[in-house]
Formats: sequence, structure tokens, C-alpha cells
Amino acid sequence: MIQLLKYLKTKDWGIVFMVLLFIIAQVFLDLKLPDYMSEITVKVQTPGSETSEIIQTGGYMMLCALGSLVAAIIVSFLSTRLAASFAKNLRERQFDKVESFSMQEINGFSTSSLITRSTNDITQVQMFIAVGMQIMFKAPIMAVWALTKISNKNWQWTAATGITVVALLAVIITVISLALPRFKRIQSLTDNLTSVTRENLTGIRVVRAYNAEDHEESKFETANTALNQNYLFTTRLMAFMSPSMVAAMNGLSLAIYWIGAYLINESMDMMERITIFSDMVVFSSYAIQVVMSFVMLTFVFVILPRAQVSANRIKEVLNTDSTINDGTVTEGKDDLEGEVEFRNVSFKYPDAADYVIKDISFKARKGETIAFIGSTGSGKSTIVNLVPRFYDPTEGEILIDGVNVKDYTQEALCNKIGYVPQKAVLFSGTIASNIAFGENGKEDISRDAVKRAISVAKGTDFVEKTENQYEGHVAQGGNNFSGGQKQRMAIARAIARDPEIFVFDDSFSALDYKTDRELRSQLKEEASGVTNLIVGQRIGTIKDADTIIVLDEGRIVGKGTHTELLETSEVYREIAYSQLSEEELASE
Ligand SMILES: Nc1ncnc2c1ncn2[C@@H]1O[C@H](COP(=O)(O)OP(=O)(O)OP(=O)(O)O)[C@@H](O)[C@H]1O
Repeated sequence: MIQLLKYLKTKDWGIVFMVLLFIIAQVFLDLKLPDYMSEITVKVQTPGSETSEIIQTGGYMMLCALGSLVAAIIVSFLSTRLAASFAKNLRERQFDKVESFSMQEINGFSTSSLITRSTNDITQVQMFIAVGMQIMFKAPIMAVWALTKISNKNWQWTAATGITVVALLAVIITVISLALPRFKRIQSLTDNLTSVTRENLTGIRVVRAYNAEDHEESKFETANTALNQNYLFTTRLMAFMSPSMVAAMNGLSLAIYWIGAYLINESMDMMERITIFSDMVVFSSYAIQVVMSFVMLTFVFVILPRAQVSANRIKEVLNTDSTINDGTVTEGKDDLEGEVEFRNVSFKYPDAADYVIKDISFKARKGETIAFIGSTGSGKSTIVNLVPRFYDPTEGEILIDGVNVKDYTQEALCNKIGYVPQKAVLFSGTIASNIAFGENGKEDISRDAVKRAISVAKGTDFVEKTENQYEGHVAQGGNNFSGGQKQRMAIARAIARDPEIFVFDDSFSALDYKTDRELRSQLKEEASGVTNLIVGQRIGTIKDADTIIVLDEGRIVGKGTHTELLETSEVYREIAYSQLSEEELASE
């Protein structure tokens, strides 16, 4: 928790200081009350005292109580404000950090955990600052101040207070040490619940189609019950605190009055008896304030362990650096543009034992098309995903325009690339906002560029039929469009970027053969100088490529044009002829 405090801004520290000042004022005023009470007790029992004097002292008491109330309101207001602005600041930092993560870190934390860490965990910390911080300041100040007021009054009363405080501490320490491990589990069980819910909601159509509601419900039930049981355990444990505190407070009052009665009984002098009685009233008030401080602290101990666990989880995210580091180069070598070269590249996924691609070398020059084909899982997507640095190669190097991709700033590298993923990703907004997405290091993408890109991607027909056309609404994930329409918008987004290199990761598979062919031929015309890296499953999609690379279990087993490979590569021939019979390759 303390480490998170470094994210407080100077203005926030000012608020913390103000909170502290008002808390000191509040404690001062609260502790003034027993002094006035003592005065009133003495006055009541002293013959000749005036009623007006008692009323005057009572008036001072009222002013103190009012002052304390105002201070308490200001403290609450400031703490809540501070907590809200700190939470906003943390959320922003976490969002920025997660955006800088490579796939390795995102997969390492898991998406659901990152969501919980940016929402639930930050709320825990916010709650602690809003409520816990003021108690953490107030309780010790109150306890120490009240103790100094009663420290040399009477050893029997002091001993009774001391014993109560030690007993309370013992209860608090026992309860907290039992609850802390459970609090840690609560946050990871919340991650699990988010993950189950998320998976169920994303796969809801499949769940319904396969009548798997019961199975999903039972998965949810298990996650929910585990979380609930943990909550119940900690709440029951914490519930034990409150009655212990009340019992301690009442027990202490009883002890003070008992000791007081004994002392009054022992004394023979009337004046001394009045003093003891007055001291007893004052002492019990202060002693109750001491115990009250511990009662308040128990509340902190209810929320602190969870906030502590949450703070650690937030800290883990903020302290994790992306394994993909930014370089400094912004331009490729002078005379080069759109050149991609793989030099003996091998790669294994983080924590995986085996390489998924091994010793891959090829070179694509400006305007050339390199296509990758091979069986499922042969490593095609992995190869092209190394180009925009979703991961870095384990061995070997990748050069773009003669410069290692690791040496570029990520912005400069991504500006060179128009990447279209295997599964089209759209964002809620409009068709135009999805196509003119992001920045390309040049001027803003104009409406004309959007229209041109949609036209090249063969999407004009459906866009113009959509209500509001280019301003047509796109739902989250593009769920109000068909697979092929989404894919065409994703392709148009890459075209609108006007990049040096297109990376199409099996991006044409959702299109029918005719659209696929028309799109590629128009792309060739409109973006003739752009280098293409295409992953394809269909021979038709890749057969016109300048070089086709055939992969098998992560290794290159064939390289050449369509005609060359038909003669030289057994694997390619198998793929080609299996499709030839089905799709009449000849007509492509
Ligand atoms: N994030 C990941 N972590 C671990 N292993 C992975 C990951 N992604 C892919 N793999 C593994 O890497 C291998 C290659 O996967 P890749 O997606 O590159 O294949 P592909 O040839 O594109 O397949 P497909 O044609 O089915 O898309 C597979 O065996 C897969 O299990």
C-alpha cells in the first residue's frame, strides 16, 4: 500500500495534510469535553456554585461538540475527494501500462485478472483511502492524547485500561492473522468469477446451441460458491471483533466504576471523595476514548487486509515492464521501403518447451507478395505476428527496411504496417471511426480515404446499404455485422492507413471466393508498391504470390511460385490437389 503512495500528486499530499490538521482539531475538541464535564461535576457538588456558571460550561461543551462535527464533515469530504482522484489516477496509470504490455504480459496476467485489477482492486484501495485513512490517523492520535491525559491519575485505573488494551490487541492480531490469507484468496476468486462469466457471455451462442446452460451454470456455481464461502468465513471472523470491542468497552467502564467505588469507600474525607468521583467520571470518559480508538482501528483492520492485497495486485501490474522495449530508430535505411527480411528466425512461446517455428529465412522486397501456407498449427500466424512485434523472436532477427524491428520506436514500426488479424476486431463507434482508426504518423485519415479504402475492400455495397452509411453504428466487437463484413472493414482499416507493408493473417477466409479474388486484384492495382505478407488456407488466395512459403511443423519445406511448388513440393502438391478437386482450382 505504501508503495502506491508514490502515485499521489503534490496536490493530493496537500489534502492529506489538511485531513491530518482537521483530525487533530477534532481530537482536541473531543478531548476537551471530559475536562468541561469534570468542571461541571465539581461545580454541581461545590456549595455556592451558580447555575449560570454550569450553563456557561455546558455552552462551551456544545461549541466543542459542534466544532468537532464540522471538522469531521470536512475530514470526510476531503478524504472522499482524495480517494476518488487517487483511484482515477491509478486507473489511468494501469490502463496506460496495460496498453504498453506485449501479449506475453497480457497472457501472463490473463485478461479477466487485468479487468478485476483495474476495477474491483482499485475500488478496494479507494474505499480504504476514503474511510480507512482518517481512522488510521485519528485512532492513534486520539489514543495517545487521551492516555497522556489520564496517565498519572491513578495506577489502578491505568492498569485496568492497560489490561483492556492488551486484550483487545490480542483479539485483533488473532483475527487478522486468520483472515489475511482468506482476503488474498478473495481477489483471485474474484478473478476466477470474472473469467467464468466472461467466457460464458462471449460464448453464449454456442452455450445455447449445445444446451450447455447446465454445464455453464455449474461452473459458475462452483466459482460463486468458493467466493461466497471465503466471504462468509472472513465476515464471520470479523463479526467476532465488534462484540469483543463492545464487551471491552463496557468491561472497562465497569472496572473503573468498581475501582472508583472502592476508592470512594476507603476515603474518609468528603472533599477527597468528591475529587475521586470527579476524577472517575473524567477518567472513564478518557479511557472510553482510548478503547474507542481501538474500536475504530478494528474497522481499518476489516478493510486494510483486502486493500493491501488489492494494492499489491495493482502494484504488480504497474511494476511489470513490457518485454517489448521501444527502440529509437524512426526511419529505415535510406533507399529502402517496404522490405521485410527474416534471418534464421526461431521462436517459442513464453513458458513453452518447444519451438513453434524454426530457422525461418526469407526476404520480401517492395511491392512483392510473400504468402504462407501449411497445415493448421504449422506456425503461419506466429511468423507474421512477429513482424509488428507482438512477440520478439527467440533466435534470429527480423529486419524492416534494413533495420532490426527491435531498433524502431513502436510507433514508427506500426506506422509502416497495415495489420489485419485472423479474427476481425472492431470497436464500438461508427463504420468511419473504425476505418480511420488510430494514427498513421501522417495527416488524419480523410473521409475520401475511408471511402476509397472501403471500395478497395469491396465493402461499398453493404456500407451504403447500412443506415447512416459511413456513420452507421458499429456495436461492441462489430456484432451487428456479418463475419465477411467485419473482415472487409478490418481490411479497409489497414488500407486507409496507407502503409508500406500489409500483413494479412488469414484475413480473406471469411470472404467468398469471388470477393476474395476481386479484392486482391483491386488491392494489387491500388496499392501496387505495398509489400504483402499473406497467410492463407486457400490455394486461390495465395497462388499469384511472388513467393509462396510452405510450412510444416514450423519449418520451411518449400519455397517458390505456384508452378514451381507444384513440381517441387510434395506438401504443397497435396494441399493444392486436395483443393483442386473441391474448388476447381483451375478456374481461379
Ligand atoms: N499464445 C500461444 N501460446 C502458446 N502456444 C501457442 C500460442 N499461439 C499459438 N500457439 C501454438 O503455436 C503453434 C502455431 O500456431 P499458429 O497460430 O502460428 O498456427 P497457424 O499455422 O497459423 O494455424 P492456423 O492455420 O490454424 O491458424 C500451434 O501449435 C499453437 O498451439
